[in-house]
Amino acid sequence: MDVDFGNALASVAVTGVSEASLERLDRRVGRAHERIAAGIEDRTFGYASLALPEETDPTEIRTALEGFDPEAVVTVGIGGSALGAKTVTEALGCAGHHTLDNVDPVETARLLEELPLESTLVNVVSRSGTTAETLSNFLVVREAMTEAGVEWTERTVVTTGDSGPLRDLADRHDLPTCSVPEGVPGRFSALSAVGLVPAAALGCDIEAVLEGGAEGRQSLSPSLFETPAYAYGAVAYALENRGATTNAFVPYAEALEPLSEWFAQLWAESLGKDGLGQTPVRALGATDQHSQLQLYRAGRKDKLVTLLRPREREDVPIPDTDVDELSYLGGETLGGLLDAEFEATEASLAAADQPNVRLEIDRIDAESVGQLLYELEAACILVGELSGIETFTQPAVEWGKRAARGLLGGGEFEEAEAVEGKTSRRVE
Ligand SMILES: O=P(O)(O)OC[C@H]1O[C@](O)(CO)[C@@H](O)[C@@H]1O
Repeated sequence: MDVDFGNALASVAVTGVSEASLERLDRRVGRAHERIAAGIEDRTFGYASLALPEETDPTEIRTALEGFDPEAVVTVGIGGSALGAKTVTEALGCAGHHTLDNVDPVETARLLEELPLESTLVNVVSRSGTTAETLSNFLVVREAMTEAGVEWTERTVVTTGDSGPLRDLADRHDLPTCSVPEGVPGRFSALSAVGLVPAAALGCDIEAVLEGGAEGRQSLSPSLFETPAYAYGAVAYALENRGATTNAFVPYAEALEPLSEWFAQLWAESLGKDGLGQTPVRALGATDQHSQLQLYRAGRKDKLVTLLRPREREDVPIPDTDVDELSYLGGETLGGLLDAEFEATEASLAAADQPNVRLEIDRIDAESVGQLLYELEAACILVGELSGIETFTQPAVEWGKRAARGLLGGGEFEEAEAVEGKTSRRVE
């Protein structure tokens, strides 16, 4: 990806960062890069994520999928165990990928009604193998397949860690499995089997995705001024230190909307530590110019707006019109209108002292998507290094899990008592 942070400079936006500050910060970026590079080489926990382009074996994935030629794939997983896979298939237009990454009974029932179960591949993904939502949905899907007369063991592939309930189930039923790489948190696993099985099953070029990731690896160097990923991470970090506690991530491409969900987990779960972290907001261009832009432009100056677009895209002409006030659109194209709105929104934010950064990729294809995923991960890891936080764990999410388990009789957890003791002040 290319990064243009001109609109994040103090010379443009009052809450921006000065060139001099970035020059000083670049020395810290260089030291952080040395730590990151060493962590990649040593496959240290978390940093191992940035070794995935070398470590992920497409052959393992394709072997596990041998004999499957599904009409549809349903990924039963949650968080990083679903978002990366959804991002890849949606970006690459691999039709037929569905995700069950929530336990909304209406949605699960709807999807099971809609899916051609006899020609659907069930892709169960959980690093721990213990995630309640994933296992509950899998049990429901398995029962639906049985009731439909489909032998579930012949239509299920599992991606999980080396041990745990899901690994045991896969072994017990001799299910095809892929491994979740050691030392790679779920939100950083898109360039592993976790993120690539559905794309492979639906005929997408996962090798090219990994080639893009490898180009991302090659792009890392000790300076933010020579490394797009570090330029984005360093500017996001500097802006957070100047009050930008929100990062609105706005791709101008429908195919990249799931990327925003993936980015939100990556940014929030990695950087939301010790009272720090930018709140990622998922938005979509041009649609959210008609909803959230008012806030970005005239609300609190506590934001970074990240604008992402492909430079090339398939296009659709806009027919001529005899409606006078719309005649300027005739003969244009929808892509031309989208690009004009991207640039107009970018300029409107700068004109309102709202720092924004432009990310661009050549086009939305397997290689560009792989490189984009890799470089956003690297950007996130750099922010973690500069912030001095523990980027790769997520202890804060465990409290709620224990409370829910206690409420369901899954053990004695003091967190469940806190739920019972809720302070109420209802208005009806
Ligand atoms: O792959 P698993 O172990 O089911 O975890 C799913 C998701 O839940 C989390 O562990 C948070 O609870 C995420 O970090 C992870 O992506």
